[in-house]
Amino acid sequence: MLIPLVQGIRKFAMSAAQKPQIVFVLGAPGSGKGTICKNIVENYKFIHLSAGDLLREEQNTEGSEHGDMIKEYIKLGKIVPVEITCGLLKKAIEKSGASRFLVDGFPRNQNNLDGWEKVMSQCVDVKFVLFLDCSEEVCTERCLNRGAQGSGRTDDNLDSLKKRFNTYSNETMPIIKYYEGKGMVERVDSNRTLPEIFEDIKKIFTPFISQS
Ligand SMILES: Nc1ncnc2c1ncn2[C@@H]1O[C@H](COP(=O)(O)OP(=O)(O)OP(=O)(O)O)[C@@H](O)[C@H]1O
Ligand SMILES: Nc1ccn([C@H]2C[C@H](O)[C@@H](COP(=O)(O)O)O2)c(=O)n1
Ligand SMILES: [Mg+2]
Repeated sequence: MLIPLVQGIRKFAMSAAQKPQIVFVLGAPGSGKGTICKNIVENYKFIHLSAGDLLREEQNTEGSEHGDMIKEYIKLGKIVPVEITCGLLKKAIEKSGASRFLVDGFPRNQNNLDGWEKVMSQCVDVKFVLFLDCSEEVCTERCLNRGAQGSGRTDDNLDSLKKRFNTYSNETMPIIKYYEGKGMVERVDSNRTLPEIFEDIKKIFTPFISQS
């Protein structure tokens, strides 16, 4: 059975001023989402929630009814149905009780976006999307290096990466464009070195924190 998303929603209802603030972090596989979120957490008061990490954790949880399905989806670079992913995110947000979250790798497709809006739009405040823009060539090299360094990820190989990039171009880019249309995207060129990227991150997050 899928995790019931509406469970506990009343507990989570709060006034606009108290709503947790969300920054979505999107970009191709290997564009640096996890690395840059770690840097943001070190410098600003945010909790980092990676949808991919939550799914991998669920996949490895003994007795999980979704484990086998998640494993198959991840290997094929396909996007897991939102009931599972959004359920995991919602649970983590509620459990943390923090006020600012970086939601990394979500929403990845229209199903993710629809599921999120249905269940979360009343209880959280999505502030903007941090889009880490990086070429496929650079991303592929980074993921293959990560695999060679022992990431243990079943999808850090050329076969899975090709599928993940297809999913990214066909399903995630339209979501980034949707938020662009709403004037909500902060784009950072993440082909560059980490110090260069962090300079841009500072220019985005310092004013955001001081205004919010
Ligand atoms: N700007 C950078 N320059 C060089 N290496 C980088 C840079 N950013 C990230 N890396 C390295 O590239 C690899 C992928 O980075 P990271 O895990 O942060 O990407 P990601 O976007 O979270 O990927 P995924 O979508 O696969 O989870 C890691 O080994 C990381 O150390
Ligand atoms: N919203 C999401 C996020 C991730 N997944 C699955 C499919 C991805 O290829 C995999 C790895 O994610 P990453 O760690 O690269 O962000 O996890 C998903 O189905 N839905
Ligand atoms: Mg990641």
